[in-house]
Amino acid sequence: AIERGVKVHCSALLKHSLSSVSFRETLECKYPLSSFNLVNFSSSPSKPTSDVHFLTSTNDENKCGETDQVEEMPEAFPLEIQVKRITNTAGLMRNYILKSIDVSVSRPSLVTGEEHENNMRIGDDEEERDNSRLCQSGIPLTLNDSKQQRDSMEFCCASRKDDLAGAGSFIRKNKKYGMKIYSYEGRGFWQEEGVEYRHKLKQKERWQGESFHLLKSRGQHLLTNPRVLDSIIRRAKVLPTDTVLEIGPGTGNLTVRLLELALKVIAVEIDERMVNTLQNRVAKLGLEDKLVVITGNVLKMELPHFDLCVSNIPYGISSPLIAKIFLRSFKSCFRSAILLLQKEFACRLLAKPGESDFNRLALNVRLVASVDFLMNVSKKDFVPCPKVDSSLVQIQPKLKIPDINLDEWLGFTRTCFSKRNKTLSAIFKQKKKIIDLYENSQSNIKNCKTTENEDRVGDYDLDGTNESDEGSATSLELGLQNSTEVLRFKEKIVRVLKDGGFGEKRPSKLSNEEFLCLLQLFNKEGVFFH
Ligand SMILES: C[S@@+](CC[C@H](N)C(=O)[O-])C[C@H]1O[C@@H](n2cnc3c(N)ncnc32)[C@H](O)[C@@H]1O
Repeated sequence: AIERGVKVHCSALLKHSLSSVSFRETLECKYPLSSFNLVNFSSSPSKPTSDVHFLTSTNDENKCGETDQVEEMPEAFPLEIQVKRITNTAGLMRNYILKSIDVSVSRPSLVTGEEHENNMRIGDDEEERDNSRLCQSGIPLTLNDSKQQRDSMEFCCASRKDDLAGAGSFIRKNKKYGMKIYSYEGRGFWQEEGVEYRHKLKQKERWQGESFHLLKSRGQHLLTNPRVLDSIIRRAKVLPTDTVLEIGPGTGNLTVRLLELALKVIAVEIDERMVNTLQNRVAKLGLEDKLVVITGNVLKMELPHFDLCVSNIPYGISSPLIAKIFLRSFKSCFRSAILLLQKEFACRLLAKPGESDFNRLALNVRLVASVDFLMNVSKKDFVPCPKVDSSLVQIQPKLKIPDINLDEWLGFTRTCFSKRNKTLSAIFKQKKKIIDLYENSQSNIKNCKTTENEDRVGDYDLDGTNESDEGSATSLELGLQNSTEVLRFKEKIVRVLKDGGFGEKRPSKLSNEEFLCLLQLFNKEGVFFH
């Protein structure tokens, strides 16, 4: 509230028979409710900076029901729900570094089955009416973003004669902005689609009270929607004999699911805090024998053997990681990689020749693998909520890969895509390019196939378009510019393009087969690209 001027009103309305009592209190909230999972209802001296995020779920908050009774509670649920029979109250509670919120209302002494008017501020559709019925005779506590009236959190707890049970909690988004209900599950909690309660799953999704800053710089956006996680696992088609590689397991939301299905999971994680959390969590589930954790930077290590890779990767390393998985494992056999990628990146990866966003990345990956779209994932399914949506793709290595030198291919596609919308004859007219190519061709003419793929894969630039005209101008440049040799070399290039019918074509419209054909024509004439 202090930092951003966001205020949250916490209001509790108690309705019982003819009388109603309402109660309102203004609380401080650092984040707008649109990122409610992260709402930290306190202003502590150690404020999070803009690039760190709080996991606000603590062990204490993973409680609800009777004060002395710990029940299933969803992760990241920011408030403790307390039902105190002795004082006959129900409330929301949060303690965080010397600050606390405690909103409670007295339970009605007797409520019998009548349908209470839920304290909803949002449109009244069927779903809401259903929910309303579900929390008959409940005590609704509502937290609303008072500025925007967009998001709200509701808490209902059904009150019966001698008992206070059955609580429900969900965050709603206003219909105007696209209705969305985020249900929290657990004992006494329901899901909007009537899916069965999932105690076991919730147990898996807890990270047992550990709380730490999530670092944007490491792409730490945790996927927390259980349905999306399940859906990814279903699509990955894990076999009981599989060794699964997971890059960036984080707190283990995907890992625990993979462990249930696979023979073994090898998880590569750079952040030791995550590793500890993951190992604790997996140990509590008794699945530790199936898990191998490698702590370190995935880009700087030899990848282990695996049958399947299933990962929600840090988006910042998408391109080098895909290069590593698919080019390093160029000739090794794994079934496929199911990767959650930034949506825009996935679109570029899926682009086909002739499509507006066809690019060098798509071309290079398609040389060794096929890429399929599986599903989109909303940014809202992550904690903290990133700025971009995501897409799940499946990348399958091709069984038969063209017998070419990979360095050569990557150098060739880099040259061709240096001006993606120009014709190839215009691209190959650039003086510096000709001189570079001439030098390459001279030095590599006898050595066009190297065995260096394994060692140099980390350097592969799959994606770069290198739009500049700068070649690696050398001391030879001036001396060679006018030499007849270079002129002849240039004529050769023009001839290859013309005879092959490529001169007027644009790289963004050529298929892999056409690129391969052109490369062969160049090589035949002694023109090499690495
Ligand atoms: C997008 S999060 C995914 C977490 C988890 N899989 C999930 O879906 O909730 C990415 C994870 O990759 C880890 N990570 C980031 N860079 C890495 C690297 N270079 N090598 C290995 N892990 C990395 C982060 O620490 C983080 O845990």
